Amino acid sequence: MRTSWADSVANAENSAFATGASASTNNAANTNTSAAVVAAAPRPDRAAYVPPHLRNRAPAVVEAPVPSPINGPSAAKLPSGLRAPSGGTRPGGGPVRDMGRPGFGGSRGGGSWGSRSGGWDRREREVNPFTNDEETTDAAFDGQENTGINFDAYEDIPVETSGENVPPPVSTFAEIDLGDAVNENIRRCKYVKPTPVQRHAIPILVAGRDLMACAQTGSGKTAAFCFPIISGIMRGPPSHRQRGSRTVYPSALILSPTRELSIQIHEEARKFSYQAGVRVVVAYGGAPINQQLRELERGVDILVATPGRLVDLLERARVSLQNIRYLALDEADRMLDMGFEPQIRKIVEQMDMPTRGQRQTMLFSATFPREIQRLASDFLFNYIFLAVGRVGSSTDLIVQRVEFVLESDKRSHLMDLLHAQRVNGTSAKQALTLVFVETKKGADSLEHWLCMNGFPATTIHGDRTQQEREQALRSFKSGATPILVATDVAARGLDIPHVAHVVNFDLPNDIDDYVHRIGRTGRAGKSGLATAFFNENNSSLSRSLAELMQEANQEVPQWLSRYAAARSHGGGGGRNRRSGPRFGGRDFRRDSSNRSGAGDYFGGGSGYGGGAYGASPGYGGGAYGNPGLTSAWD
Ligand SMILES: Nc1ncnc2c1ncn2[C@@H]1O[C@H](COP(=O)(O)OP(=O)(O)OP(=O)(O)O)[C@@H](O)[C@H]1O
Repeated sequence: MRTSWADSVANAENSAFATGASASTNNAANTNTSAAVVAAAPRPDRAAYVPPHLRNRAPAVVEAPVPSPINGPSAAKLPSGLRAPSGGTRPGGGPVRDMGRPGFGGSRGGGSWGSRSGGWDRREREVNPFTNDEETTDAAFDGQENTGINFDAYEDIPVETSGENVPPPVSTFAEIDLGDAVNENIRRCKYVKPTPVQRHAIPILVAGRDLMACAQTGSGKTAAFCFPIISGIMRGPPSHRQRGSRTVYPSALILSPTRELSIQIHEEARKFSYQAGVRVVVAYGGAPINQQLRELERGVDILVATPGRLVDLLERARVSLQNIRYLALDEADRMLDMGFEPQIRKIVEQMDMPTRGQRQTMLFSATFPREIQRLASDFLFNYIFLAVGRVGSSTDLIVQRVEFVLESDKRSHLMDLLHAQRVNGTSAKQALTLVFVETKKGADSLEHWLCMNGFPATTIHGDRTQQEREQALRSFKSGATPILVATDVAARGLDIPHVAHVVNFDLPNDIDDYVHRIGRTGRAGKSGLATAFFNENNSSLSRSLAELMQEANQEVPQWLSRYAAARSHGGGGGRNRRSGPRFGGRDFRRDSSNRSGAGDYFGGGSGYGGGAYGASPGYGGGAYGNPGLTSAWD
């Protein structure tokens, strides 16, 4: 990964130099500003942003954004389904002010593409984020580039949508007018066609609707929320800032639970927004804040952040959320569980962010327990629920194996697996193995033991410094240390190419954590292997594990079925949210308990988007509330 804070120091110097060179270009572009109509949320009257290095010079001529006509050219190009919905009700009744909603691309997004300026046009001086890709496609992984992606594996996946006036899905990127720059970047990313979650989510988001989206690990959720945000910002007016103030006013906020995931989203978003005149900045804990402040001062349209560091920036008044038009929570169920929820509420409800309905909110995850859905609905406005694949299910691209291994035998068993991998001809460098353990101490100890036994390993967990964490990931990705021993800090979101095998050396207590962990392999249509060591200590997971495996067409060992049956009969399993009837892709608003007397959850619309779902009543288990092994997190 190149976008660590350490790397960015070097980048900052380059771009500071280039900034001066392009200042005159910006001024020329400013006179041609053609911005879209601004969202209805009252926006503070701010002077145009002046880059720090130009502040003491003669003021640049920056024209006020010129509103372009409603139903401008890009609106006309949109299929009718992508235009702003005509009706709907607010949670408390009353008409929806859709027309005033930010991001309603259909009827409000009339800006011409590529004309974004107002002091922000940095296409000339941007570091090319795609050069990293060439560097990392090194000799160790020759022949394993993205060409093997098989998205046909996702073609007949069941899809459920619910909510009012659900915009129809698209089959190609070309059907959605994301703008030339984004289209060019899609091509640079070698994305030939949208994945199922992208086919459904992008039109929904481009139409300005709030969304709760659940889709399997590795199925392209990042692009599903990034493309609409970037193209919405490209259509909108340039970001502005009060003269003399060091506070910045991003238009979009993307929150994620871990530093490494935020770094990754930032890298992806930079690729998607390359030469689009949209600036993406990342802020996360464990790295020097001054460097991040300098990056922010150079301008920010999209801020990617971990919650803790963001709160710090807000309290220092270095970031204001009052111009936020797009709010995305990645790994949203994790962001709203007991560990993070107070911080998220503070950010979303107690700072200066526009209220729901005045901003566009999008929540994405591979798992969405019902109780978390209920919590999440506080942040959403007349939203659409989208489930691609079954909620919380695992992809059958991953072969899952469960082996009964006593605690005392785990190390030798792991050694057998690693030896077998070598014997099978999978070069250590080409087949990365990710081993999940329960504790930070356990991670260090296992790493040491592996290294002593001739298996180059490294580790990532919350007790390591941020520099060490980033270095460990780099070393793992490059194949220099093809084994990474990790706590749950690496369980969610990380997209590491060439992870062939995930080993649950210690199983998690929560089945959703298992889903995310094994999802580090078998991504983007590729196959993968996940092996779990199970023993008496994991019996509370037996039932949900057996069910999950069955659903993903995996072979369930008889002994595991017996454990699962014992849990069912014995009434144990209170920990597992899914104990009870099977999970399916369910919008919690459709549950009868929520419908009675709670019509406010659901405006009464329909809109099943063609899902072949069974009638399973969703998460039957108890209340979500056990934060699991939070000690492993930041
Ligand atoms: N349309 C596409 N065509 C080809 N590859 C794609 C496409 N969309 C995304 N990808 C690739 O698929 C991989 C997985 O994407 P991403 O990390 O967004 O998955 P995710 O659904 O967010 O997973 P997780 O649930 O683990 O966070 C990435 O390497 C990404 O570049």
